[in-house]
Amino acid sequence: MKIIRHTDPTWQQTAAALNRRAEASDAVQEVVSGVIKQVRARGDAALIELTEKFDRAKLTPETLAVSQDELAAAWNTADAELQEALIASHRNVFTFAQKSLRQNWSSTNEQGAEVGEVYHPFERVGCYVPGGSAPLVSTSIMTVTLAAAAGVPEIVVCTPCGPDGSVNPGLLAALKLAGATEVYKVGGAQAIAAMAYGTETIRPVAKIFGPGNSFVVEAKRQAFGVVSIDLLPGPSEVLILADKSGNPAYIAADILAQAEHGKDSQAGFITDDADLLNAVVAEVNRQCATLSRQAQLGPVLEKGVFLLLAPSLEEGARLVNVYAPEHLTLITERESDILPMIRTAGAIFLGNDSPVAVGDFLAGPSHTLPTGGAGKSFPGLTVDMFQRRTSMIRLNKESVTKSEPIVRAFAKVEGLDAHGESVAIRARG
Ligand SMILES: NC(=O)c1ccc[n+]([C@@H]2O[C@H](COP(=O)([O-])OP(=O)(O)OC[C@H]3O[C@@H](n4cnc5c(N)ncnc54)[C@H](O)[C@@H]3O)[C@@H](O)[C@H]2O)c1
Ligand SMILES: N[C@H](CO)Cc1c[nH]c[nH+]1
Ligand SMILES: [Zn+2]
Repeated sequence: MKIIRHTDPTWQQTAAALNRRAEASDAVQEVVSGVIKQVRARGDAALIELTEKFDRAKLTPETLAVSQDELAAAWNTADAELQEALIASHRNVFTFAQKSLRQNWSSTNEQGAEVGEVYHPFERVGCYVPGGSAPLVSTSIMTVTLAAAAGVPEIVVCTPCGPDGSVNPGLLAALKLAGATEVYKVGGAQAIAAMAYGTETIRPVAKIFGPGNSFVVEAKRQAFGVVSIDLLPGPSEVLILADKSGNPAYIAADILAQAEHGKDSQAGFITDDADLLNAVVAEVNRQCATLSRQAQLGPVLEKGVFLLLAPSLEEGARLVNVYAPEHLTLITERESDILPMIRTAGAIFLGNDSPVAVGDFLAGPSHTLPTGGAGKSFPGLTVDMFQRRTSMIRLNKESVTKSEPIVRAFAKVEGLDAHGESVAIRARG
């Protein structure tokens, strides 16, 4: 864990280093463009080869897809505890999504033209559900449920399989409940390439959604333009900003929950209270020893965790905006002063009793959120990203006549007289 104190002469430079950009290394960019080229050139054959190389599983064109029967069986054989948890999470996420669906509207502009917006669900979308370091069962709910709530008829899912060629049955059960219509056992950049360009087995989609490791995120970035994408949700991270009211045991537990995501994950803690900082360090060390994922925790605690003592909570809030965390936990007795200052967090968890893990699994907003500083320009996943918007414009004799002089002025300055004439001819009647 890196500890940065504002009494260190260089603390401001170190804090400035928090200003990061979500950008893949040259090596990752190169691997991904190679993978995309292979999938474009050789379709299923490349998917099968790359799955053997990266996931050590031997698939055939016949076993790339998970059948609807397998999905139904996964749901039917899931134990009652898991079924109940999935149903509770799905209900919250579906209800939240329904509230933020965009509605069609129409109105008249100043010249009397009828103008409005119409929304349709995309016909066919692709959701990536990660499965490299852990089967992210909850990500099935946090992506596919939104597609279903928007009314998307064809919801394709790609997720990696294990070396035996199978996908975690709990994850399949979640996909069944959430409404996936096609599921393929393909992970990594090759999955994104397949959904963007299509193969013999996987027909291309219009838009790709969902989180993943740096290969997945870079593949989405490279596929952008061929398809649209939601955002760039990469390795998970949390930043906690707390004053002396913060509970050190809870804060440490949230840091460790984040760190167990493993490779490239980050957790930060900013406070204006030196005693709290020291107590959190002690709690992280104490609680860490009790956890199972030591192989993931160790490297993140060494390189991906920082604790920063700021001169004030206001300075802490400025640093939060510079860092643009995926998740911010804000614990302060002065919430009404500090909360309005926060402008770049993907999701904000308020108070000692709001663990990020409840947002990961249950609360309602999708846990698919911008990482690596991308929160400065991207919001988290919302249901309206599954809706395609079209604008509508209707004029009549009166409104076209009122519009004509304004259009004529634009046509004149742009030197496009046919534009002006196409309006004037109607105004003249
Ligand atoms: N930001 C969010 O909203 C959000 C949500 C959930 C998960 N996540 C993040 O998603 C990530 C999931 O990562 P993961 O690795 O566990 O699963 P993943 O499914 O994203 O990646 C696994 C795939 O990566 C490919 N791969 C692995 N090593 C490779 C290599 N050297 N070269 C080329 N391809 C390679 C393999 O094909 C494998 O199938 C985690 O970092 C997690 O924090 C983020
Ligand atoms: N924290 C991850 C990114 O928001 C989501 C997740 C899934 N499972 C556990 N956590
Ligand atoms: Zn998590």
